[in-house]
Amino acid sequence: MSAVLKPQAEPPETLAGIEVLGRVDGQDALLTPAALAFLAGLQRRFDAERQARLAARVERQARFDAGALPDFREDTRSIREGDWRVAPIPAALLDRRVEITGPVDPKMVINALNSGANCYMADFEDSTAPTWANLLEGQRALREAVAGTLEFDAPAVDGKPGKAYRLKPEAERAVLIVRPRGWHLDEKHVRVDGQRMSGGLFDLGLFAFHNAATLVSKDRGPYFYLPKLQCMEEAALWNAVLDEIEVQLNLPQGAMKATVLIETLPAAFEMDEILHALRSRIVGLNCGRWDYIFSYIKTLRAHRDRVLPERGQVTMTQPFLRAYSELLIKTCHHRGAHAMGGMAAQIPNPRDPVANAAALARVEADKLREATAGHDGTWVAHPGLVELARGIFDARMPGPHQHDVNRDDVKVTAEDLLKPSLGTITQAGFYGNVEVCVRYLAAWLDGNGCVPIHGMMEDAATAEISRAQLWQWLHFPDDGREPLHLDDGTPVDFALLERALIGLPSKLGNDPNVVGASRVDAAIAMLAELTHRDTLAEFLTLPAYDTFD
Ligand SMILES: CC(=O)SCCNC(=O)CCNC(=O)[C@H](O)C(C)(C)COP(=O)(O)OP(=O)(O)OC[C@H]1O[C@@H](n2cnc3c(N)ncnc32)[C@H](O)[C@@H]1OP(=O)(O)O
Ligand SMILES: O=CC(=O)O
Ligand SMILES: [Mg+2]
Repeated sequence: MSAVLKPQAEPPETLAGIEVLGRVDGQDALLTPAALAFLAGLQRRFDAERQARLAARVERQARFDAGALPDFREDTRSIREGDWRVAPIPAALLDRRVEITGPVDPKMVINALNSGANCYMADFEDSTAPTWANLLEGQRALREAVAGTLEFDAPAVDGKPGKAYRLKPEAERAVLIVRPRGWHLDEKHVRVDGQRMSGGLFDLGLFAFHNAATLVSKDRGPYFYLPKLQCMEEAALWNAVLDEIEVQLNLPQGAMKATVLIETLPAAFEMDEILHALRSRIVGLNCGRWDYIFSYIKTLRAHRDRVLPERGQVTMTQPFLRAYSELLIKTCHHRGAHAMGGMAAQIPNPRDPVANAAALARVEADKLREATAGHDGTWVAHPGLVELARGIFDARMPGPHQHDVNRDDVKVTAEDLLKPSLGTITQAGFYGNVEVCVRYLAAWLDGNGCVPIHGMMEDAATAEISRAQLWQWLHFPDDGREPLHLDDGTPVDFALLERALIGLPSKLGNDPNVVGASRVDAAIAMLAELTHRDTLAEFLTLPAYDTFD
């Protein structure tokens, strides 16, 4: 087993305009001079376009804040109406009925690869807090997993025996798909010509540099999930990056495959366009429903008629979510691509049989809806859910996928994708959002990007729903009108927020199940700052990342 990566106090290194500001044991094996030169090349070539795309997001949002609504693009009508298909799907990605997702620490990587799922989405995004140590440990774990040498020995703790984690033989392992960070995130530990490098280029580039050739030489390849895109130009940027990497690393053209998460509201209006921009390498689209809900709130934050009810009422049967998932299936199948389902956030709870049965029933209903609607596969958050999801897809999907389900019955308009939702905001819903934000932020600040809270998986996407809702609900009086009210008539105002926060430090600070309990005060301060801001912060991970060394 490799040395554990732990932070060290060492001065930054410099290599021809490249500064590496972080220092952990074992990083030199990953950040070799050749790897750094390769990363710097990507940054120099593509960062200007990344910055232009990020600026375009700000302009787009300003139009929505001024009252415009998202719509299908007129200038890309020929792409939507044209007759084209994506490149053939490689054998290793033909059957993706169950995909497990999770962070990239060595134990999780081994458990996920051994879980029996068809694919494992190794996540540097929603479920990873990108501390320098987490990132490099994740890269190290994935590199050793690709090589087949990854091992992890958990020591005995508090009377619990130690455990040796070993990979199953390769043919029995899930196919690896890596999700780099989105375009919005920087990697502050690597500076190129004085600028922070793109987090996504760092994650994807470093993984490709060390593993792409090995993967191409097997019957599995360098496969990626691309998160949080808003439009086809952002997809085209990834395509250019992947083209360039293939040239630099002498890989066959199109060897690097991509699946794109449709998890922003603007992207739902450009599904065809995104498939088209990546058509020589795209394998499918995925319903990243949690970020999608967050994005719906964020995009339409100024539209009082489209405020969502409390989080628990925003299920996939809400018309705007149903329209999005059905449009995704229809679009993908029309183009020969997989239409992947999303994540049910409930996780098993073996300590409480009643709660466990309820959680499994929710997951089962969700997977049944997806398989019946025509999805070609789905996500699970936990190994204990793999067999449940597999059974549902096996019963309804005899072949490796169901592209023949064309869903020509689906006619989705812009208004369907934007449809206002019915529902309420209760005190429990408001207080629940506050608790999730505080607990998730505390965990994240402590270096943990995914935690169980009240039987649910919470990550950067689910927590963002809570955070964006609180901001939106609290800021409606800013438009000069009445505040929103809870279903019992209580005004939704900062006094209510104070009441929800007041007991949390003592309640959470002393609870052994709270991950990052020592950060609760910092999390409360950050939530208060985020909710009081005049403008909804783009992502909570941006200010939270600034707190990392
Ligand atoms: C919105 C989105 O972006 S979804 C995608 C991003 N989110 C995710 O991927 C969520 C991934 N899931 C997780 O991280 C975890 O399941 C959590 C944090 C929610 C719960 O984890 P735990 O509290 O460890 O769960 P639990 O104790 O039940 O785990 C039992 C075993 O399963 C393992 N396990 C749990 N989830 C996973 C997973 N996703 N991948 C691999 N192994 C897992 C645990 O490591 C543990 O292993 P062990 O018995 O060898 O110690
Ligand atoms: O990344 C997935 C999501 O639901 O968000
Ligand atoms: Mg997401």
